[in-house]
Amino acid sequence: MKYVIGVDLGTSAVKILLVDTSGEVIQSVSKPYPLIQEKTGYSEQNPERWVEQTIVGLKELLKDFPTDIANIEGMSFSGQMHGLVLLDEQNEVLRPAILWNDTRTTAQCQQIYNVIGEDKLLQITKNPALEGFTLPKILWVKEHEPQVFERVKTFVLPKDYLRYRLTGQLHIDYSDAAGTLLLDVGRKEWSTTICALLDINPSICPPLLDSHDEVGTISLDIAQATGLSATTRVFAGGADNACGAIGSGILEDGKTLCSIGTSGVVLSYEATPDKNFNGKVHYFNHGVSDAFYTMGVTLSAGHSLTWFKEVFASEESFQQLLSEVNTVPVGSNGLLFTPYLVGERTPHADAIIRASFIGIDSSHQRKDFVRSVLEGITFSLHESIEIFRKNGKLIDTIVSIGGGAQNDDWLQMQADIFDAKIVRLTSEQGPGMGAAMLAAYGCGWFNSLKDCAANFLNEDKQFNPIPVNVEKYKKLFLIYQQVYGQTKVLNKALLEFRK
Ligand SMILES: Nc1ncnc2c1ncn2[C@@H]1O[C@H](COP(=O)(O)OP(=O)(O)O)[C@@H](O)[C@H]1O
Ligand SMILES: O=C(CO)[C@@H](O)[C@H](O)COP(=O)(O)O
Repeated sequence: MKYVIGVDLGTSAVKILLVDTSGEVIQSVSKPYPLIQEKTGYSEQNPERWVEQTIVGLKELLKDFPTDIANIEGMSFSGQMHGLVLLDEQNEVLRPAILWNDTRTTAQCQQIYNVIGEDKLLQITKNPALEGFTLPKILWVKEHEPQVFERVKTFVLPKDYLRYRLTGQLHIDYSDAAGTLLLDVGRKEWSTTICALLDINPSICPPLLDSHDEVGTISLDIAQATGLSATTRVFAGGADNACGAIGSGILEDGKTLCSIGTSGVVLSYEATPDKNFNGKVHYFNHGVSDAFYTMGVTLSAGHSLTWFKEVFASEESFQQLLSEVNTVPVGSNGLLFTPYLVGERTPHADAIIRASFIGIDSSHQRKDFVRSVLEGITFSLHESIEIFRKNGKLIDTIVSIGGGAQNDDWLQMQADIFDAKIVRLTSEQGPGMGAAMLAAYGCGWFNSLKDCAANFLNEDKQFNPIPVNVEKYKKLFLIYQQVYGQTKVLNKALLEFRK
């Protein structure tokens, strides 16, 4: 039997899957690392932790591997998007990575609009200037840490840095390059226009690859440290959402994904780069050659639940915390949550807005709060679904993945709020599975990623909308949508009091 490994470098942890030729997950490990949040709006991680935890994870994954280790033929990666890793001449990391959910760059986004213009930016990159994307982070370092910036030789994204440390080869793939705001998405090349207008040396942009392209084999050091064979072939990999789409079979028009990890996304396949969503949703290159996807992002999806657990139930597991959710009625007895803990992206690109509980009553118990957190996250994702539907997309079936797909009550809630059939696959680890599929396809096991999906992916369970709940949620969603507008000014006034 042959095997491949999929490494998903998430925000909360690196998750590693060992997958055989039939697509079965033989072994999996997850190794966490912390976020560094020094100030409101800041979110960083130490790239060294990613490397350390991946090595520890690979070692653990392989400790009881029963046959010849060389039977593990290939490996690929999925990674949290947009994070800026700056490297010097010797490829040493110059400062902590600034992550996708860091929103310190509002001024730099404005600078991008002032210099390039909104229309031109949209025409080249297909996306607006948002705080989370990589280009504003580069401009922030240039302005605030010039002594760091002058030593920059190259920038990469998180999984590209990890791949570099495992192989010694430095690249980026199109799906992650698309999230930098420096890529001409339609032409699949770095935009020399954007670099020139913002006075960025284009040589800092790493070489581009397709997600299934082979970059080499793992280094001898890494083979020794992990137990892998030095013949293990390494393939580029992709952005976590592109890989999540591959690992959920979102490989043709009409397919939709909902992923609830630290962030939450609703994602839809696009065959071409020329649809016009006016920047309301992100428009990126897929991990499938010459394909694309659109998506709406809730910045703090699973993160909202994790925050609640850490603050109010740190000793409990997610399972314990969510165990009573199904005893609370739809609407959480009049309690409404907006998940803007770190600002928001879709539909409100707003770094200042913060979360609210509306309607707290003395009869409310902790379980009402827990349900309202789940409902608020799901309402936020529904805003993206509404944008897609208003633009003529039919969304009647959604594959749900990520940590959030581990809970049946939450999946039923998704069916009821989205008014669509929700499908859970046998593995909810879409990005890791997508990475493993890129390695399997790269190794030549299949003629296409679609062939691979047909062999690897299996449906586990469906959740159908319950009409009476759908009607209640329609009413509640209208109330939910008003909270943003009603709390925007208040949050601006509170800004000076934040940490
Ligand atoms: N049993 C569970 N039920 C529901 N949600 C869960 C459960 N376990 C974890 N989660 C949620 O999943 C999130 C982590 O999902 P994951 O896909 O691993 O994230 P990431 O890729 O961002 O690291 C957590 O923030 C948490 O809110
Ligand atoms: O910023 C985005 C997408 O644009 C996020 O979706 C990140 O890619 C992080 O993903 P998770 O760690 O939540 O999976």
